[in-house]
Formats: sequence, C-alpha cells, structure tokens
Amino acid sequence: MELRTAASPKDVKHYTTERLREEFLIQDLFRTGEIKLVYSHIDRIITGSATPAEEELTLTAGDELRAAYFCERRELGVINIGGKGTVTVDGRKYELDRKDGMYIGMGSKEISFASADAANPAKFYLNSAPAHTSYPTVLIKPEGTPSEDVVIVKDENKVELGSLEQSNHRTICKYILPGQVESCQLVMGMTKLEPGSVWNTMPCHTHDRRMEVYLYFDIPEDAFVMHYMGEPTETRHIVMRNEEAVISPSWSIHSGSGSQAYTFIWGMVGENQDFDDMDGIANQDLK
Ligand SMILES: O=C[C@H](O)[C@@H](O)CC(=O)C(=O)O
Ligand SMILES: [Zn+2]
Repeated sequence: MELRTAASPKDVKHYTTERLREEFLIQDLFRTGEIKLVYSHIDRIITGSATPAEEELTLTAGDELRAAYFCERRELGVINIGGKGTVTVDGRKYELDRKDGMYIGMGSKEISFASADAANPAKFYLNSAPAHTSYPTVLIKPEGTPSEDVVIVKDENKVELGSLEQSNHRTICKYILPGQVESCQLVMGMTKLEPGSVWNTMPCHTHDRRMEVYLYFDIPEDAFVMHYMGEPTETRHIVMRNEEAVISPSWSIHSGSGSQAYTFIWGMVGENQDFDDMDGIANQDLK
C-alpha cells in the first residue's frame, strides 16, 4: 500500500508540476491481476483498484492497517468501470455489471474480486474510510428493480445540472449517501458529462468539512482532462489521463475541463455527509 501524507496549502502554492503530481495524482490504477491501494493521511481515505483476470483477488489489510482484515475498522465503496465481475463478501456473491457499485460494511471479513471474462476484466474502483459501526452490505445499481440486498439509485439522487451553453451539462448519480445507502462517512457517486459539455463542478466549490477523490474515466487516449485544484485564489492544474485519480484536500477546489466529454467517480470522506454542504465560489472570484 502506498502512503501519501497531507499537504498544507501554504506549501502547495510553491509546488512544481512534478511535486503536485507526486502528492495528489494517482496513476497506474487497474493493473491486470492486481489490487492497488493508496492510503492518504487526509481523512485516512484509501483509494484503490482491483482488476482480476483469471484468478480471484482477495483484499487484505496489509501491514499498514495493523488490522486482522481490511474492513475490521473500515467501510468500503466499490464501483465497477470494467467488464462484468463478481464481488464475494463472506461467501455471498454479488454480480456487478459496468457502473454497478457496492457498499461493504465494517466487519466484513473475506472480500474477493473476480472477472466474468479475463479478456474484458472487471475494474473495481475502491474508496474506503475508517468506520465506527457496521451498516448493511448492498449491491447498488443505477437502474433496475430493487430486491433483497440490491438498492436502485432513487430518481431524486440522479441530478441533472448545467447546460450545453455553459459547457457543463451533466448528470450526478449518487450511489452511497444517507437515505439510500447508509454509511459511517463515505459518500460516493458518478458524474457523466453530456457530449459537447466538458466542465465538471463548475461553478466550483470547496467543502472544508470533507475531502474528496476524483477518478476520471471514459477518456480516449488522445484526450485529457485539466483537473483544477488549489485555494480559490491560488489555482493549479493537473493534466489527467484515462482512469487516473486525484486527491482533493478539504481546502482545495476540485473542478475540471476536458478536451471532450468524460465521466468521473467522486468519493467524499470527513466531518459530515451532507452533499449540499458546499461553499460555492463565484467565477469572478477565481484566480
Ligand atoms: O461535492 C460534490 C462533488 O464535488 C461532485 O459531486 C460534484 C460533481 O460531480 C459535479 O458538479 O459535476
Ligand atoms: Zn465537492
């Protein structure tokens, strides 16, 4: 497990491009046949991936957690951005199509990942946070019919924002949040831009009470997203390629513009779970 420490905005304003990328950018996720995990001291979020091929992959605590098993004191959010796959939690199998997700509660001991077709592997994106109690493990589907252990994202949690005129027409699909899928602190979802729209989270915001991690995907090889971070009057950018993630400290804006439309997964951890607890920043005030 790779470790990232927290960074002060007073230092970050002096960072070079290389240093910014070293601290905040997570590259080389979704390595076939591997689980990759990055532990951040910022709210102790773990960002990672599981990309099983022929072999099933088992999640372990590693030395870093000093725990008997990964979810001993943690909760885990999962969203599959690859081919069909299976997540097995303490012997119960959950089938995940592309864009299906899961919430796995504290106390879940054995967690493993498999792909239905090694030639088109599942790509499980992972966000995990420290937890204090156990909420039910569920499969989350953006559409469909609910059943036992399967939650369908409610219409009220699919929020269309922006317009083509402002190049920010997008739909925010909230997977894990109070009132739909209960969690200790993790709030997680996916935002898809409409063709011709390139701006996410614009107008932008900060939320000092929660940090956030973005995973950008569905980006062609020759395309990119400029991810904007920093204090609102000290903005910086990170060039993001397909399937790369970026850590956003609580004090930082997190917004992006792409060379074309793309999709991203956001995960938030911290003080509260109130999605709308944001401090909006007027476009005129950005520097
Ligand atoms: O605090 C909320 C997060 O930054 C994202 O959900 C915002 C987002 O997906 C968007 O506006 O496009
Ligand atoms: Zn945000």
